[in-house]
Amino acid sequence: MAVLDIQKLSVSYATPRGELKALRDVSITVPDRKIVGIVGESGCGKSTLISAIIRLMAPNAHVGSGQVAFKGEDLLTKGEAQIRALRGTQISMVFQDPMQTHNPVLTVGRQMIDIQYRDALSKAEKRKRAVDMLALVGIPDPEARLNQYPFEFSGGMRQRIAIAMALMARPALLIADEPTTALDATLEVQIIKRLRELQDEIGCSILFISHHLGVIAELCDEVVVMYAGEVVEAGSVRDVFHSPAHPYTRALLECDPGHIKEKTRNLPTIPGNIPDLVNLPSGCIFAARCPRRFDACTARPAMAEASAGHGTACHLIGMEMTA
Ligand SMILES: Nc1ncnc2c1ncn2[C@@H]1O[C@H](COP(=O)(O)OP(=O)(O)OP(=O)(O)O)[C@@H](O)[C@H]1O
Repeated sequence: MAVLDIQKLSVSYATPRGELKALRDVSITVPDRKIVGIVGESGCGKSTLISAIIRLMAPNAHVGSGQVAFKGEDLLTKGEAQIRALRGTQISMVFQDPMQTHNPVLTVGRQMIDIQYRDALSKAEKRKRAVDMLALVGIPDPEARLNQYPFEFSGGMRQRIAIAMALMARPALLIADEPTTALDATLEVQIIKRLRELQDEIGCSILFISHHLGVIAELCDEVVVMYAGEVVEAGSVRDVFHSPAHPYTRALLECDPGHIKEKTRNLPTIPGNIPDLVNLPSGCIFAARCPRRFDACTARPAMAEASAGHGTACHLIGMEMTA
């Protein structure tokens, strides 16, 4: 069973200009023990998606339709207390800025012991687990460093500690939102490698959000390409990156042919802007920027199989298959 199975999720925001449709019919599956990457330009709906999964949505957000099943149970219909019990235990998060996770006035050890408040263990046992987890993410001399405050660590170490804290409860799902974007390239590579090892060891699934195509290619099993609130392509990293089917994915990869080797840090820019999500075009969402648009693009394309397990929302698929 998939750990996370999002089906046809639509989320909008009430704005003075009208309803802003941030996510439309988004379906994403994160299989057991797999790492799924989400890539897309700024504004494509990544943060909205995360906030819907963990149910920490902005007050003006509204879920129009869809399901967010975690281990088979729809999170959207759960009560606040049930969701709170899942957050930090079964579903954990790592953010771009580790200081969002850390309390600056408490030692790392105290914070790592505090987050085990649900576990019936002695303080010494909790401390031992914290030391083990710090060692696992590669913090040297973890016993002594437990007594230090977050500011006493470098940015890379703070992010490792944030990962250690997120994995402390051995969650079934880790949501990592651009966790390495603020780090330099060498640290980024180290952390990605460690994350992969930890994922394997803990046996969790990861939903990994990044602008960085090279990191997605290196870390993830599967990738979902989002554009202006819709999933335009999804499949294995190999299929999507080596045989991209959607013109948007192709444009991203063509802007940056060395994307896998060079570890491009920012998503390449392609000409044009994303459409106004308050006044959406009626047809394909990418048509205005698409170099291959044709008559059929005035209708919205449904998701179709480019190959087994590799889907794309583009009319060209039908054309190329019948051609
Ligand atoms: N609270 C809000 N009220 C109104 N519009 C919002 C709100 N939050 C996000 N949006 C809009 O919803 C759309 C999706 O935003 P979202 O932050 O989910 O995208 P993103 O892909 O995470 O972007 P980024 O990479 O810049 O964080 C954008 O057009 C954004 O302006």
